[in-house]
Amino acid sequence: MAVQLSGNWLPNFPKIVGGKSPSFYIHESSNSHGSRVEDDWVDLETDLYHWTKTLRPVQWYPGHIAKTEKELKEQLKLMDVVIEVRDGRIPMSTSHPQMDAWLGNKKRILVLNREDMISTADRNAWADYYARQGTKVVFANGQHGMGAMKLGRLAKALAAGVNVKRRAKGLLPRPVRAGIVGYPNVGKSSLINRLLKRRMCPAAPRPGVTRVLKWVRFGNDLELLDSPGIIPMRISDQSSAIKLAICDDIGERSYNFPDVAAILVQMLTKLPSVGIEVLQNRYKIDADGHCGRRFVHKLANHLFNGDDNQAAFRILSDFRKGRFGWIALERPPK
Ligand SMILES: Nc1nc2c(ncn2[C@@H]2O[C@H](COP(=O)(O)OP(=O)(O)OP(=O)(O)O)[C@@H](O)[C@H]2O)c(=O)[nH]1
Repeated sequence: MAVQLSGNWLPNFPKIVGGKSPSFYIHESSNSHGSRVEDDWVDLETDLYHWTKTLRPVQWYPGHIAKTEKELKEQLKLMDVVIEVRDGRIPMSTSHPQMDAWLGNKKRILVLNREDMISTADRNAWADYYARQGTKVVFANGQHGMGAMKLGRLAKALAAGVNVKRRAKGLLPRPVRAGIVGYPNVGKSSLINRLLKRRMCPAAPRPGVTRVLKWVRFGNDLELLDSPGIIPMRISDQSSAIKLAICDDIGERSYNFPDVAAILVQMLTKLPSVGIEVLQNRYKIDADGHCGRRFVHKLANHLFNGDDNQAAFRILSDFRKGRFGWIALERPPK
């Protein structure tokens, strides 16, 4: 379906082609009384694919990441256990395609961080999914520290065999070494700082803050490696690239704010837990949200003297602050 744009005031926005009609989106099911209820989630992946394919590709690979990748591979030998941190709002898009190959059968803990930024339904869906796969997952909040102590305990428990072997050889025990890896800005350094209860690693609300690998000691029996965020040299899935941009997990120079905000508007419009009314009420404009670019431009005219960039920044920043509610942008594959 092509979204036709009309109105003299509109500049030449690209047509957003593809996707299903909005009316197909709400999955309905029957409750025990036979009445129809709305599911809380719709699958947006097909639409996202169509929406993003007309946009300029988003790529971000700053120089320090190649260096980090090389150093991480060297440090891997030293790690008894690897803690892979992902953004709980987009666990699939923050899963590095080469991670499995790098880690082989190394002991591994998966962390879905930013737990405070998703709904209980999102959390349950991911918890069930990983439970079905037999994957151990820890939900964490790097800002407030929830889950950090559990991570420390789990890492020590998983790698306990190291010191059993050392003792058997007559060697003294040594601290367990846990490497913390993951995409930029997912909260790796914050989790370490929370665990240590000290600001040992630089953490800030933008991707690419940690630039060097750094081992830090937690008590007598655990060492943690903080590492700069890694990301593939080429992001082949542009739906993922846009979600990384929406969630502020890649550098902002790599994307066009109005394009990314427009897609966010279209996604939010289709999610029953948000919907167009929430957007219209927040910004006091009456655009319908099925054409995100039109919505962004209308907001620009309404609040920012026609500046689309500022309007787009406002929408993205409102999403990141949870102004539309705390929601994940991905649910597990069925
Ligand atoms: N709301 C919320 N914010 C978080 C959470 N974890 C981290 N943050 C914030 O997210 C921002 C990024 O956190 P960092 O710890 O610097 O992320 P990083 O993965 O080390 O980032 P890089 O240096 O890019 O690799 C900081 O502003 C943190 O305060 C969380 O669970 N919830």
